[in-house]
Amino acid sequence: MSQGWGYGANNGPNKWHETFPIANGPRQSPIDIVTGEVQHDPKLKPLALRYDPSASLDIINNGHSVQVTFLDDEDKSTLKEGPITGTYRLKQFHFHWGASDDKGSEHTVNGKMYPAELHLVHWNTKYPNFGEAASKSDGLAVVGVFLEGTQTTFADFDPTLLLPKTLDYWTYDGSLTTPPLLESVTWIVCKQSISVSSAQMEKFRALLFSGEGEPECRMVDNYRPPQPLKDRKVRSSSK
Ligand SMILES: CCCSc1c(F)c(F)c(S(=O)(=O)NC)c(F)c1F
Ligand SMILES: [Zn+2]
Repeated sequence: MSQGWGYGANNGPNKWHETFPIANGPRQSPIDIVTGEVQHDPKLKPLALRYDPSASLDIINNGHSVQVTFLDDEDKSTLKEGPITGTYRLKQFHFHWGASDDKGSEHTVNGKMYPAELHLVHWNTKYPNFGEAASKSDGLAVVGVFLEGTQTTFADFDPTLLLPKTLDYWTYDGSLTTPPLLESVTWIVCKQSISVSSAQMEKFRALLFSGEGEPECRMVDNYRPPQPLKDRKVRSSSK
């Protein structure tokens, strides 16, 4: 992979292992969630999500996705309970999507892909900062939410408004889905999707991978396909 990682034929997910051998590790993400094989765990608690929109800092095209970054120097926007212990702080949220509505999500459910997937990235405050947490097996917790096509308005980036009405979830031990593919993520994938209009999907698809002065390359299909489950179980917060 001569240039940096990306989603093209020469630097995409099938090439990442050349620079990041952990790509073939034991707890890679995303995965296909096979609903007939998940285990309901009655000990799993409801998610305690508390987001403060005033903590949002900026929205950027980071070359791989569109990302909203949050101030994380205090417990303003946090995730507690659910499958985790302690307090995790919201660092950023971003999306993955497809060139058409038949693909785009990273996780799949019984092989079904959604048009897009929202990732709310949180880090464990038992560590001093995000960078330290990202290298620890219990360092990150990412809430994944599927986006499904329908007519709706798009919230003003208050992450709470981007969450589904019910927060039943699947959870498993996984990784970042982009390099460096660190195996430090407790995944929490919401069962219920949120609505997104085709006009909003077209706004995602109008973004560019390319920078100014470069040949235009639309930012689409910025998702990694499902990885082997290997020796892992997926637990469910509800029957
Ligand atoms: C060194 C990481 C920078 S923050 C970040 C990110 F930018 C990202 F894209 C994903 S992801 O793997 O794509 N989605 C879960 C993450 F998990 C992250 F934590
Ligand atoms: Zn992501």
